[in-house]
This record gives sequence, structure tokens and C-alpha cells, in this order.
Amino acid sequence: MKVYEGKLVADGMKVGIVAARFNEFIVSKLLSGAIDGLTRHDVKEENIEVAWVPGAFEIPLVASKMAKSNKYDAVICLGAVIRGATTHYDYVCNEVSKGVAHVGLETGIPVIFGVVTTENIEQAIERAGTKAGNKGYDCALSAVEMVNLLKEI
Ligand SMILES: Nc1c(NC[C@H](O)[C@H](O)[C@H](O)CO)[nH]c(=O)[nH]c1=O
Ligand SMILES: CC(=O)[C@@H](O)COP(=O)(O)O
Repeated sequence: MKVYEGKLVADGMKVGIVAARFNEFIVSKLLSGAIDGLTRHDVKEENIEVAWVPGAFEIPLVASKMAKSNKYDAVICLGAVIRGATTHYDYVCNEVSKGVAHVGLETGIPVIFGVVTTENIEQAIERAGTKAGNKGYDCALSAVEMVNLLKEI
């Protein structure tokens, strides 16, 4: 039986990160976690590039441009969508998740979904480096693993 698993080693990897500025208090923590996760797995800081977008809704377009640029082995998408008083939350979440998934499938480049979608600020804080960990760090490891996995299969 043959089993494929991506190794958690950088091997000269180049990573693009798209970060949404909306709820920047949260997203900055996700970004720090992602950079920490990448560098702890030997991705060189000079091989990490960050693009800031206004909000999560704008992530897929920039993720697409990064993925198609042939500059990056993986793209990590970071944002924080926190429910407000209207249905706007649902539209933003749906479009960013569908858009990010589409970019990965369209380009064959691992595009990692690191957008926290929460009911309230407390849930977002918990996922940005407190009791529920740091989703940015988790996404970094997913990116490294996926790049190496796709090289194997
Ligand atoms: N409410 C949140 C937004 N809303 C802004 C949209 O993402 C978008 O920038 C705007 O509709 C213009 O196209 N964005 C977040 O990232 N998080 C939110 O909680
Ligand atoms: C996720 C959102 O778009 C949300 O924060 C916007 O808040 P509201 O629904 O109160 O306009």
C-alpha cells in the first residue's frame, strides 16, 4: 500500500500571504502566527511576501493573482469575518470561502483558507493566538505540507 504525506520541511519554498485589513487587530495576530509557523519550518523570511487587502471579500482576487504569478509555491489567505447585525456576514463568508477554494482548484497551487468566521469578537480572539490556538500558524503548516504532498503524488 502506498501512502503519501507531505513533509513539514521548507526546501526553498516561496509563500504569498493575502491578509485582510478589516478587524486588523485579529488579522495581525493571524499573520504573526503564519510567519512564525513558516519560519519555524525553515521557510526563509525573504521567501515570504504579504499583500494587504481592504477586507475578506477582496482576498480571492489577490490570491488568484499571486497563485498565477509563478512566484509562490503556496498562498495563505488570512482574515477575520465577525457577524454583525445584518446578513452581510453570510455573503462575505460565502464568497471568500468559495473564491479561495476556486483559486486553488483553478491554478493547482495550494491556497490555504485562514479566514476566521466567527459569531463574536471573543471567538475570533480565541483563534488568533489564545485558547483555541492560532489559525495563522495552522495554515502555515498546512501550506508547507500541501506543497510537499503535491510534489509526491
Ligand atoms: N464585515 C467584515 C468585512 N466586510 C468588508 C468586506 O470584506 C469588503 O471589504 C467590503 O464589502 C468591500 O468590498 N470584511 C472582513 O474581512 N471582515 C468583516 O467582519
Ligand atoms: C461581517 C460583516 O460584514 C459585518 O461585520 C458587517 O456588520 P453589519 O452586518 O452590522 O453591517
